[in-house]
Amino acid sequence: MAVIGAAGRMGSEVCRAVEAAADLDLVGRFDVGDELGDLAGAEVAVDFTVPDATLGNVLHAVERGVHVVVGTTGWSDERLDTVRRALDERPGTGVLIAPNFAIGAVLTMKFAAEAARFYESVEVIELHHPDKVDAPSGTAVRTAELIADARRDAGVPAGPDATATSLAGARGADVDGVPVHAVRLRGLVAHEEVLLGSVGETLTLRHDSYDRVSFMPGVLIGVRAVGERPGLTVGLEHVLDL
Ligand SMILES: NC(=O)C1=CN([C@@H]2O[C@H](COP(=O)(O)OP(=O)(O)OC[C@H]3O[C@@H](n4cnc5c(N)ncnc54)[C@H](OP(=O)(O)O)[C@@H]3O)[C@@H](O)[C@H]2O)C=CC1
Ligand SMILES: O=C(O)C1=N[C@H](C(=O)O)C[C@H](O)C1
Repeated sequence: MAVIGAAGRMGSEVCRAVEAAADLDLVGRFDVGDELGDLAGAEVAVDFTVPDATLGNVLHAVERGVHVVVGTTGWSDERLDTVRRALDERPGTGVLIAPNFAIGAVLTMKFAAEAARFYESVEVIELHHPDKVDAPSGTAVRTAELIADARRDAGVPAGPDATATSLAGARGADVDGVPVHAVRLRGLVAHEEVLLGSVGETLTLRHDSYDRVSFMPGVLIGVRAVGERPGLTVGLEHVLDL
């Protein structure tokens, strides 16, 4: 196993988790400025870097037949297609990209998609530490997309909203018709709320990661599974059979 972004908040936690796992060997740690080379001979690389670097790292690994587990956010459909094309040249190699490896966050996305068709209104609030460089979070974007898909499939119209005038940003970002609000606050790690409402009731789904260890079981599940899943998998839910 090799870790790219090994000096970062997540990468260092992944290194600790791999070192504590009896069935995994940490053979390489790479961070900004390091030559990836043959990735120290690793069979699987884990990438927790920055949106601008992750695609290049993934392509580097795939070209060498190294499976990759990616937690870095900021993936567009176009970038995912680039990975798919690279994987076509390397049948047998697997890439797993997941915006969130915390089991509870994956379940929240699933539950939100289940609930979405039953409510008139739905909004997403994500809350993170202030050192995070992207907003809204990859998890919130994915959550909103899953909600929007479910509502489209069920023919649910857009949520009611009489706002006629507002300060820019007051109603959040529009992700596929779902308002997404981002909070940055010292003391937080990674948190998400999905608010659903109809006349006379609301449902609130909330997930809290208080510590980055919360992502490690999911990352290790991904590392152990990725070699058995050739091609591109987007979302840990597929590995968990949800
Ligand atoms: N999927 C999930 O479950 C989770 C995903 N994330 C995502 O993971 C990513 C990383 O988060 P986090 O660990 O908090 O961020 P950090 O900034 O703490 O870590 C990123 C690390 O990558 C390094 N880096 C930057 N560019 C490169 C490069 N080209 N090659 C190798 N290393 C590089 C950075 O170095 P330097 O600081 O010197 O630039 C830094 O050490 C983010 O996109 C975040 O959203 C976070 C938590 C959970
Ligand atoms: O940067 C973070 O911290 C996190 N990033 C991921 C995201 O953008 O969704 C996952 C989690 O929210 C923590």
